[in-house]
Amino acid sequence: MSVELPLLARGKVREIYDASTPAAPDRLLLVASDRISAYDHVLPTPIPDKGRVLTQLSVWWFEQLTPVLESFGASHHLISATDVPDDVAGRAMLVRRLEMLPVECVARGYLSGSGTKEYARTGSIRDVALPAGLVEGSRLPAPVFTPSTKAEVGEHDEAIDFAAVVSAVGAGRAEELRELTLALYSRGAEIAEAAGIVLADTKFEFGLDGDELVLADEVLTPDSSRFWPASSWSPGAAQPSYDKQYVRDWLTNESGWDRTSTPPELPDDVVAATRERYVTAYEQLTGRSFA
Ligand SMILES: N#Cc1c(N)ncnc1-c1cnn(Cc2cccc(F)c2)c1
Repeated sequence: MSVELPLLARGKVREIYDASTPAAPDRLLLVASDRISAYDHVLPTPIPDKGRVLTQLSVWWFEQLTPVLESFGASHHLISATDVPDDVAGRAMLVRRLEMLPVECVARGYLSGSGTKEYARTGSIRDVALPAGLVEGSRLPAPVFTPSTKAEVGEHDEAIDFAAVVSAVGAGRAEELRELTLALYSRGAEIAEAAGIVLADTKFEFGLDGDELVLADEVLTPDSSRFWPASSWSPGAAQPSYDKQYVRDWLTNESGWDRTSTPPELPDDVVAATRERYVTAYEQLTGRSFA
């Protein structure tokens, strides 16, 4: 695959290109690959159609979340998911180039990962006190805004408190980010729940187009969110990942990989089962068949 545009950035599983032209300046192309990462490593075996499924899922979520965005006087950055180069058809989004805000806007509806560790230490998540007795996987009394910094490629995002968001973007914009993040998460969680999926948490990125707040990046995908099968949700232990559990289980229990060396190739059955999870998530959420 070669996109004949200037490459601006390469993430673990995605690339971003300059798609501006004199007639249409300030445009980017976000391209999703079939690469999958696990345990902070990009695995050598691609998952066929992962890039297309997650791109089409973002496109669908942009449609679903537009009423929430409009209620805040905000919008999203998607211009087109069809007006893209042939060799990335279906797995690329033409978007508006924004002035990106330096905050990862994370919303958590359930206790998991770093949130559980913070709660165990402090009885709260950031400045939100939580009731006693919560465990890994517990649903929180209300979704919590847990912002972080945008780490350099390959680094981990760092948790920041609301005051740090205020310092970065100003008080009014910080409050707007928190409220919009929580509203978008709640709408997404409501739609996902109806499809049998627990949206445990998610990360949004926003930018500015002039003074307008704009939802950017990918949205509510299994790469930017924790998706759990609702049927197996059982607080008290790590919840199975909707999309990556086959990969994690094989790497942990079958492959003999030590998690420090180069990860091994995935067996065909794990690849096929993982592809099926992505397709099923898309079809369950959208009610559309994945072509
Ligand atoms: N979305 C968006 C966006 C926008 N609409 N305007 C300006 N900048 C960005 C932008 C810059 N970095 N990223 C993260 C990112 C995404 C995909 C692949 C990568 F390598 C890195 C997003």
